[in-house]
Amino acid sequence: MKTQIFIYDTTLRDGTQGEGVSLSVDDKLKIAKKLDQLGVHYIEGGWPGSNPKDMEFFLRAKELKLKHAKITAFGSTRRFGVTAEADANLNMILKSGVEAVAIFGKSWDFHVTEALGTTLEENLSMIYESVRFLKDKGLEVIYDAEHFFDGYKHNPEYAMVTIRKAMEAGADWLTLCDTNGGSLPHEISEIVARVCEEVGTKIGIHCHNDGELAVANSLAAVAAGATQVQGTINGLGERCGNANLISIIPNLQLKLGYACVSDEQLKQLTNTSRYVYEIANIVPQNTQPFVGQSAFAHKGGMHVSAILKDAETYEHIKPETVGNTRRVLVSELSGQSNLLFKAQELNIDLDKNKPEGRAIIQKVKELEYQGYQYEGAEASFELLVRKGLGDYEEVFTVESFKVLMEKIGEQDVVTEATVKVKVNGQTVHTVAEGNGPVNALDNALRKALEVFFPDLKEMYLTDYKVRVLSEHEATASKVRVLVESTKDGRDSWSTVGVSTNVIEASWEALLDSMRYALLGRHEEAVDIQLEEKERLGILNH
Ligand SMILES: CC(=O)SCCNC(=O)CCNC(=O)[C@H](O)C(C)(C)COP(=O)(O)OP(=O)(O)OC[C@H]1O[C@@H](n2cnc3c(N)ncnc32)[C@H](O)[C@@H]1OP(=O)(O)O
Ligand SMILES: CC(=O)C(=O)O
Repeated sequence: MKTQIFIYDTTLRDGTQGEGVSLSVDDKLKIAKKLDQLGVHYIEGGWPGSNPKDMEFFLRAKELKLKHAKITAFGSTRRFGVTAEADANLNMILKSGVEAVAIFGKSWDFHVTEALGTTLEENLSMIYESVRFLKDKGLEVIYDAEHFFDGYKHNPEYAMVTIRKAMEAGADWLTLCDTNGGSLPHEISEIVARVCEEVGTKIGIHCHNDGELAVANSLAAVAAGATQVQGTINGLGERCGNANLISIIPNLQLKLGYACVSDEQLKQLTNTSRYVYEIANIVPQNTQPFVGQSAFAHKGGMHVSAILKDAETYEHIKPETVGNTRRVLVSELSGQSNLLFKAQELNIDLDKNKPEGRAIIQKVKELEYQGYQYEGAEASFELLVRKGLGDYEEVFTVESFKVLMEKIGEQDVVTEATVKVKVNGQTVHTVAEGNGPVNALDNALRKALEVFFPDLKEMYLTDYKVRVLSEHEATASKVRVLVESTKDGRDSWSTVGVSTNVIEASWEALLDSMRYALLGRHEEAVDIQLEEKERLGILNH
């Protein structure tokens, strides 16, 4: 029987104490639903005594009908000099209508005298009376022993007395906090083991990441006997963040044999991480363990060769267990195996022994040497593979393009592009304006192609990135342009162009984008009427 570890999520409270993190009530409600689907046991929604937003969250959270998680409120022990009954914060917790609450109290004598400005005795009364007050009201009480590890290192007797007071008052959990995030795993391990030995109550752990050890410290605490882990999604939180539940859950479950969430719920991990980034408006970290885009991305040819034989050779877990996917990148570091993997992904028949395969990889290496990059331009790569295998037919060819820019006096700059392309044996000559040269070229190219392929009207560019490749050559240096396009807003494809001229590099990436959109559609070009031909200046040859 596996030991159950209770996952306590504080993304909505401690997570929002992170710089740049701010969530509306609606955001918090959405994240709470997602956390419930992930199977966390407690969701700390905020501090009802702090602000009206947090109170509104608790009132509206009742309608969420969560399946697993208990919505939990946060607060501190009573202020010194007032009774628990009269304490505004404690009363706001009751008003929030929660069934579970976490209150933090002081464990470090230095904090009692300096931050609270009271006596060690009074702090003990504050802890006891606050926990007792909430227990008497029927709540499950998690007592967060703030600065427990620092307190223990300075005055172990006093730190132990504070948590004993909480226990005597009926606290259901004693959660030991590494509030300043500076402890090391062996310290956490020793102190948690000692507390578990001396105290009969269930123990939790709450770590901060100031020494980049919050995950390791949380795991060390569990190994020493803690059965509740507090943390946040993606490690959001005050200063350097909180312990990252996205790493803790799979480490506990897959490596250490504890039960946290079900196997099905574990598959929600990647999705939950990205969902929270999206709602918090934070760019996800590609290299984030378990859930990052690159967490199972293989680039080196040797690695890909081995994972094709058995993925375990270069993967610590199966990506699908945490809802992530294996990816293979193509670059100058590729071998035949990268190409084989990509060909399989693209449903292209490729025999390992075919000479065309070697020629394609050689071409990739040469082009990357010139500045192209295929790991971020998979559509251009697919075109290159199909061309290399003789499995590509041009739907259109380009005869010429021209861009003109004009600024007269104080008027806005006017940009106009002219393109001449050949489709179905007919040369089309179009002119279009745009808010810049790339936009004008895109408009003119579409104008030419849309008459033959009307559904191209739904296609649009979603991203455009320019990178200068050899900065020391200043304006003579090459630029690489990456263009991302979509038709439905969901599936997208990326293409690349390289030149010493940014407009030519953009044009190349735009052409690949259209070619990719039109792959295999050579026969489909619709026949257009005479009037349309005249309007577009189509010349028959
Ligand atoms: C380790 C942690 O992460 S704890 C959580 C920290 N999070 C936050 O502070 C976010 C929410 N906080 C708030 O909205 C506000 O700070 C409030 C509403 C709670 C309090 O605001 P104010 O009443 O204006 O007090 P202020 O924030 O300036 O100071 C905190 C007070 O709480 C006291 N306090 C701190 N910890 C505790 C505690 N465990 N028990 C009782 N009182 C405490 C401090 O001594 C200080 O009292 P003082 O004003 O008499 O010096
Ligand atoms: C309680 C809490 O957030 C801390 O001690 O860090």
